[in-house]
Amino acid sequence: MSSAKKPVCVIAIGMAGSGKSTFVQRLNAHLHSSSPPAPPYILNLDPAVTNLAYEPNIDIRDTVDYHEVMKQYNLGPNGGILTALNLFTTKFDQVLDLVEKRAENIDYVVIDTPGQIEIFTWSASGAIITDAVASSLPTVIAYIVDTPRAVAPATFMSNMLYACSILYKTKLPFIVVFNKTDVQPHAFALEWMRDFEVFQEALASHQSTTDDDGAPTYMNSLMNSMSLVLDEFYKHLKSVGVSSMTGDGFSDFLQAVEASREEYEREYLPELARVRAQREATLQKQKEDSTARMLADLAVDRTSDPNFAAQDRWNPEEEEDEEDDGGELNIIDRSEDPWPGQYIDLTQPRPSEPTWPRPA
Ligand SMILES: Nc1nc2c(ncn2[C@@H]2O[C@H](COP(=O)(O)OP(=O)(O)OP(=O)(O)O)[C@@H](O)[C@H]2O)c(=O)[nH]1
Repeated sequence: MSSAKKPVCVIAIGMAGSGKSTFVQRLNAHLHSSSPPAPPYILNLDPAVTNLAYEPNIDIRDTVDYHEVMKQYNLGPNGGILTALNLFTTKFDQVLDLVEKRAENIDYVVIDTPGQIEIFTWSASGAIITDAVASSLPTVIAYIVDTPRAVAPATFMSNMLYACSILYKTKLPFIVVFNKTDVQPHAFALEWMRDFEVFQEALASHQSTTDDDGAPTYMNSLMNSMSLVLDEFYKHLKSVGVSSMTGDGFSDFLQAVEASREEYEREYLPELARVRAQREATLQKQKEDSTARMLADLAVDRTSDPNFAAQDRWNPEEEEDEEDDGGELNIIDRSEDPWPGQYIDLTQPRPSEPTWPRPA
């Protein structure tokens, strides 16, 4: 299938309370009411959320019980969320299969991520999920910003530095979504992003820029340098203002998504192909090296032991039976089922699995 026919995957990431879930709910409503309606396929990856204002097609909570995970592994809330996400990621191939089956009939796949941003952006599972999705579908990061909280220049800059780290980590098309514009319009943020001198003035007006001797403070110099770094970063992203409460700005957001699809095809896909080709070449080289080493060892064995050739036969009975029993655990697709699917407790050890002794 050509990528032009594939749905676009929107991954909603943002600080706790920035409005990710409300944003996903509003995007869902907007797409349902568009003409023609384009209902998205939604994945909820937050195992700790209690109420969702939308019906996800795949919900991590159907597969992993986060409270059980905390109990079983003796973890706190964040450790529990991270471990639940790790367990779910082991079955992410099933999720991709389900999405792939629906791909022809949907235009958008939307992923809602856990409340604590670092659980997704700084974990192996988050990276695995992002890479897996991005290697099969055009993917865009929607970085949700709590606009009323970002009016303080230092908070705005911290938020943007975090966004910058995600952009450079994922290298995916990136949309900064200034949310809650019903409370605080985002014009100030656009101005700060367009002209770093205006931002530096705003920084200076919020804190003292010189010490008692009249020299610039360390913080002032640091922030000024960082604003220059960010100036470069702003050139690589799109930004829109939305209100997930009123629905304002969602058409602009979808336009930015469409532009991101083109950017994905123009920039991300060729880079992905290059990295894949490089990895395959490295693997091929490693395979050839180990085959050459093995053949050299065999040649030495044959010369040192004349009976070696007779023992050097494949005995099928000695082969271990390594059948994959992973079919027991299934991801549930609730698209056609109004009721939650069968609950599977991933934290219970399966009978065939060894129980490891705890370290003393
Ligand atoms: N006024 C206003 N409030 C909003 C908007 N979007 C979200 N909120 C509110 O912001 C709060 C947090 O929203 P959530 O959608 O729960 O945010 P979240 O990022 O998913 O939160 P966690 O997953 O718990 O980190 C809620 O009280 C929402 O009602 C918006 O556009 N305008």
